[in-house]
Amino acid sequence: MSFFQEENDEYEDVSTVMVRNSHLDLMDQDILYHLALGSGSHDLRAMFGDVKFVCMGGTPKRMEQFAYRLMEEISYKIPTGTTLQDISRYSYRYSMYKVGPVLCISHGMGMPSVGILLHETIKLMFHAKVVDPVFFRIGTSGGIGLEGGTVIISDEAVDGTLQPHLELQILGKTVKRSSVLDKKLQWELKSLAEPDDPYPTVIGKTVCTSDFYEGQGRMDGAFCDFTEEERMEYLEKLKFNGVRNIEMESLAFAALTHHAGIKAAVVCVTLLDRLKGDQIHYPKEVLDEWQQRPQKLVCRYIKKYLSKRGLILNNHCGSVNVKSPRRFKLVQQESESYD
Ligand SMILES: O=P(O)(O)O[C@H]1O[C@H](CO)[C@@H](O)[C@H]1O
Ligand SMILES: O=c1cc[nH]c(=O)[nH]1
Repeated sequence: MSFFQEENDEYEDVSTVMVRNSHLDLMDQDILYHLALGSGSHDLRAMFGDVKFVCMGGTPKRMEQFAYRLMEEISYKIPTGTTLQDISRYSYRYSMYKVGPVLCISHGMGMPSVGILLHETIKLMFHAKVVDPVFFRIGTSGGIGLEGGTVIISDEAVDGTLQPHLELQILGKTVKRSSVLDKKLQWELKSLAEPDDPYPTVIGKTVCTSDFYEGQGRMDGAFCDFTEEERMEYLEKLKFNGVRNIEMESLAFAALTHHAGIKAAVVCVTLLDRLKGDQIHYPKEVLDEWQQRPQKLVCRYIKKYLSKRGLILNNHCGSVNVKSPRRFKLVQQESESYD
């Protein structure tokens, strides 16, 4: 059976998202504070019931850019002269865009930020009765023995001591949650790297840290108490253990999606080879182009998924239309003029 050919094909979707909290049933409404949404104030089922993919990345701009890329790729139309609306704009925290069955949300930097967002997004999926969503993180990272511009699909997210779980302090006790990512999804994504992509796409282990500077063995922060030799020893140890990149969200992303029974993948581009330095010195245009590489891969996945299920029509000559309204309603975005 080839990738994307599911046992029950388009009706393979069988389960809604699990929240593991019986207290939610007792609440008369659930306020998703950091998303500026709520089960009492919004019809979450109507707004988000058709979601199939949730894509997250660090910055609002990247996720807006990704939303517009998707619009182009799946010919998702909004009225001429209008823009996509940031659904969470009144939260002043995260930005959220919806393009048909795809939610694009910025997660900020670090595990606390992505963790809060995941709690609320998982509850959003639950309230909206979304069936088997797939979550992606599209990010940037430091490479380990890999040049800038390389795309890495994480096969495992580990902490700075190479442990494959997220440690949380809950009620003064340490709780461990396994950071498991979906293997099949990784290979499906890898299969979408094209031979003429002018950069490699590899699968490998990702170290997730709580800090960009000392936590990632950088010597260019405001503080540094280790030597160049100790730095190299640590980074070489990571390489020896199969680590290909370092970033700051994959562990929480993998652990919390896994805890909710959600299939997830982490796709990051490298912005430098950490074995060669600490500073990110490439021109902005180069970094911008590199940032788009994980987006392209995930976009190919989504497009292929929709095409396979007959949800995109006329998938030839660049002319693509989302078939409406079969499984996915194309929720009309409120129009908003360019300022
Ligand atoms: O580019 P994003 O997705 O934010 O990812 C990486 O970049 C940030 C650090 O510069 C951290 O959030 C890290 O994980
Ligand atoms: O080195 C890097 C680059 C991007 N993001 C990180 O977390 N580390």
